[in-house]
Amino acid sequence: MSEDAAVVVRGLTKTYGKVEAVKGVDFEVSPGEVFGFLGPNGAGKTTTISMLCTLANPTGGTASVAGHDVVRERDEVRRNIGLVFQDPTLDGYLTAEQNLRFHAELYGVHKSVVDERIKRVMEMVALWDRKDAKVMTFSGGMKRRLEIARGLLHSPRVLFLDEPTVGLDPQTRSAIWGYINELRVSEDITIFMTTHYMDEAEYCDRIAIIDHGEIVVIDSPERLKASVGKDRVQIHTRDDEAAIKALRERFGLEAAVHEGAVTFAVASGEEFVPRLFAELGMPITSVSVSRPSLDDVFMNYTGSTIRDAESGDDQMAFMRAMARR
Ligand SMILES: Nc1ncnc2c1ncn2[C@@H]1O[C@H](COP(=O)(O)OP(=O)(O)OP(=O)(O)O)[C@@H](O)[C@H]1O
Repeated sequence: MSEDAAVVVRGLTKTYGKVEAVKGVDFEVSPGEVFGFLGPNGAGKTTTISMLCTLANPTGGTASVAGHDVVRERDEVRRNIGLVFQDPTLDGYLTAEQNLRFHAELYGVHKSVVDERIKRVMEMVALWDRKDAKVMTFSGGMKRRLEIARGLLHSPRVLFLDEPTVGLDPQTRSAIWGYINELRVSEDITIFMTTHYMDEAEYCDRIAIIDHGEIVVIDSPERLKASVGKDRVQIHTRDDEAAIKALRERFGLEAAVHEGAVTFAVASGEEFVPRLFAELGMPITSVSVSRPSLDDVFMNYTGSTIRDAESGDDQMAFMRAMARR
C-alpha cells in the first residue's frame, strides 16, 4: 500500500534530551481510513502527530503525509493537512465566520469558493446559524466543532485530530463523532486521530496502541478484541476473598474485585459458567459474561488499563492479574 498510502512512517523517532518520546515507530494509513492512535498520557501520541504535521522535527526515521516528506517537503505537507489540536487557537474576539475567513486567507483558498466552502463546513458541524456570534460566547463543544470546521476548510487530504473530544461532556463527544463519521463519507478524507478514550477508539477503522513510545499492536478494533480470546466473567458472592481463593485453587484462575464484583478472564466464558457453579464450592448470587472490550485488549498487550497507566488506581491489582494470565 506504500505508494498510495496517506501516511507512511518508518522508524520514526523523537528524543527530548534523555527522554525517548517516540522510539522508532512504523505504520501506514490508507486513504479514507479513520486511524486511531490510542495510548495513556505520555505514551508519545502528541509527539508523533506533531512530527507528522511538521510541527516537530524527527530525531530519526522518516515520515510522509499525502505523498510528501515531513522534513524535506514541509510546505506541501502543510497544504494537504488540517489540524485540530488540544489547545484551541481560535480568536475569541472574532465571529465564527471571521475566524474561518482568516484561515481561508492563510491557506490561500480561492476567493471564488470561499463563501460556499465556509457555509458547507459550518453546516457540517451545525454552526451556520451561529456564524455571526463571537467565538468567546461559544461553549467548549461549539469551539471544538468550529475548530473541526476550520480544519476542513481548505479541503485537506488528511485531517489530524489530537484528542478531539477531550474535556467535553458525553453528549458533545458523541455529536463530534457523528460529524467525524459523516466526514469520511462526504469529504473523501483520511482521518488520523489520537485518543485515550477506549469507547471512542471503537469508531476507528484501525487503531495503533502506543505505550512508552512504542507501537504495541495495530489492527481493527474487532480483530483486536477477537485476538484477546478470553471473556470477562463477573460473579457476586457473599465472600469475595474466599471466592478469589477458590478460583485460584480449583481452576488456576487469577481474579480480583473490580466494579464491585469478583472478576476474571477465561476462554469460552459461557461454557465455563456451569462448571463454575458446580465446582466453586460456594454459593454464587449472580454472574455475567462479557466479550473482551478494548480495555481488555489494552490490558492484554500492555499489562495495564489506560486508566491504570494514567492514575494507578485501585483496579491495578485486577488488571495485573488479568495480564499475567
Ligand atoms: N517539548 C518536550 N520536551 C521534553 N519532553 C517532552 C516534550 N514533549 C513531550 N515530552 C515527553 O515525551 C513523552 C511523550 O509525550 P506526548 O505528549 O507525546 O504523550 P501523549 O501520548 O500525547 O500524552 P497525552 O495523552 O498526555 O497528550 C512524555 O514523556 C513527555 O513528557
